[in-house]
Amino acid sequence: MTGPDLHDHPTVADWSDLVRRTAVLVPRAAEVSPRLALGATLRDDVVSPRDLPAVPLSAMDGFAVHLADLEAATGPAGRTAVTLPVVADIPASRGGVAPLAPGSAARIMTGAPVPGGADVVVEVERTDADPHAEAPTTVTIAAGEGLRPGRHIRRPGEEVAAGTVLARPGDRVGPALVALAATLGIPALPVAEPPHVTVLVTGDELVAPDDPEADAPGAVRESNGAMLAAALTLLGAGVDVIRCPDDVAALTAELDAAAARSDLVLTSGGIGHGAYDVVKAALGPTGRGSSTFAHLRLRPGGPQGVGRVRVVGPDGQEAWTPVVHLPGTPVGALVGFHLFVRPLLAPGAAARPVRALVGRAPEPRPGPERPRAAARRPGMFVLPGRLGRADDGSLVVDVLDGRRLAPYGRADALVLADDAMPAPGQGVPVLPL
Ligand SMILES: Nc1nc2c(c(=O)[nH]1)N[C@H]1C(S)=C(S)[C@@H](COP(=O)(O)OP(=O)(O)OC[C@H]3O[C@@H](n4cnc5c(N)ncnc54)[C@H](O)[C@@H]3O)O[C@H]1N2
Ligand code: MOO
Repeated sequence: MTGPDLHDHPTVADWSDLVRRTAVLVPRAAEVSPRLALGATLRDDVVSPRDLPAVPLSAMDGFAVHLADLEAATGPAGRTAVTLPVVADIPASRGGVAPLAPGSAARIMTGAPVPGGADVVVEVERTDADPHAEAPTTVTIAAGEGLRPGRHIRRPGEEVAAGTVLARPGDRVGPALVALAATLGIPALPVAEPPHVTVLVTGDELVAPDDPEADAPGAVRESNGAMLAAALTLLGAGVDVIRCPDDVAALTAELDAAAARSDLVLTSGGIGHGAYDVVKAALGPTGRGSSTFAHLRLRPGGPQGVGRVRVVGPDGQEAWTPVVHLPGTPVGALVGFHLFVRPLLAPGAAARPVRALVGRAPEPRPGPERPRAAARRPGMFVLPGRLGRADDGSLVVDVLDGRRLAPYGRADALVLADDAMPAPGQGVPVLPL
């Protein structure tokens, strides 16, 4: 068979492939002001509309002169200094500057436009002028070495020539690109509009954290909605969280409505092996059959699902919104999100594991946290990790001790171990959170 064997507990790699093929997000293009685009992903090249600098600018505080005047001074006569009248004082300010006649000098500040005719700027340190006083009436310049045409003058287009590609599709908009857009007068950047994700949380036992009934027997404070909304927000998505009852008709109605207004739908819970697994009942083989469910060779986060929801637009056009089904167990939902959903929203390096050496790791303990299922079916054992650096700068990860979600309060990485607790000194793949 070509796809993963879903009846034989697919591996994480096979399931990732299936999710990537099933849940394709089509980015919508938008032109957004650079500041609002911060953090967004570019959809197109950003091309400079103009030269930077636009005109020749001084790179030093000093004096603009004609190089020929200085060369004359250092000629066969052996003189090493020349005195020129100072005919202008040019600060970095708006407005044009008059050309400079041969045989004269203009005092000039860093960033100020170089007057026409001048082909060199001599830094003030090389002259007899007091840099903090008024412009002198004459200046004596120590001529000699290091003077050549264009010295200390920033040529037009030297930093950015018109037509230069400053950033490419897939690049994230950062503060430096915001600055380039500002300095080059680029009013808007071509980014992907933030995707909208709806999270449908199932479970009749779930109540809002501040519900007066939250401490009643059997009630569980809902946390997957908050966790997934936070994780999605960090990826730049817009998020809605909706709590659904464990009822097939109500769930499918919410799902259809969510699919119509979202780029991606996530569900939480209801995909286990029990009698009340509403998501599986609604969308699995005995329901609509539009989603695939499997128990992966992964712990925690073994139960997973993926599918598409049919949406008919106002014009009668049919479209499909991807849906990813995460398990209800909070740590299973967290692991499933980072392994399978994050790559859909942050493609490329941001969602790929890196390698680290294990620093500290707790003793493997017997009990429910042991990878029993995984021991029977070799697979991936995910653990909470905290990243650091060794003295030589290499990446080190400590595996945190604790059960289920609790140690993730301090975790900044998922340790993707092979079946068993890794030993200190062992190399492991880690997915930074
Ligand atoms: N017979 C078997 N039972 C289970 C298996 C199995 O292989 N055989 N796998 C277990 C694993 S692993 C997981 S994970 C769960 C997945 O089940 P569901 O996706 O149906 O999750 P629920 O039953 O809805 O909830 C499980 C657990 O998590 C709590 N929960 C659910 N949603 C939330 C939420 N939004 N916020 C906070 N807590 C939530 C819920 O109250 C349950 O305690 O199946 C196992 N069973
Ligand atoms: O896969 Mo479940 O998430 O181990 O608890």
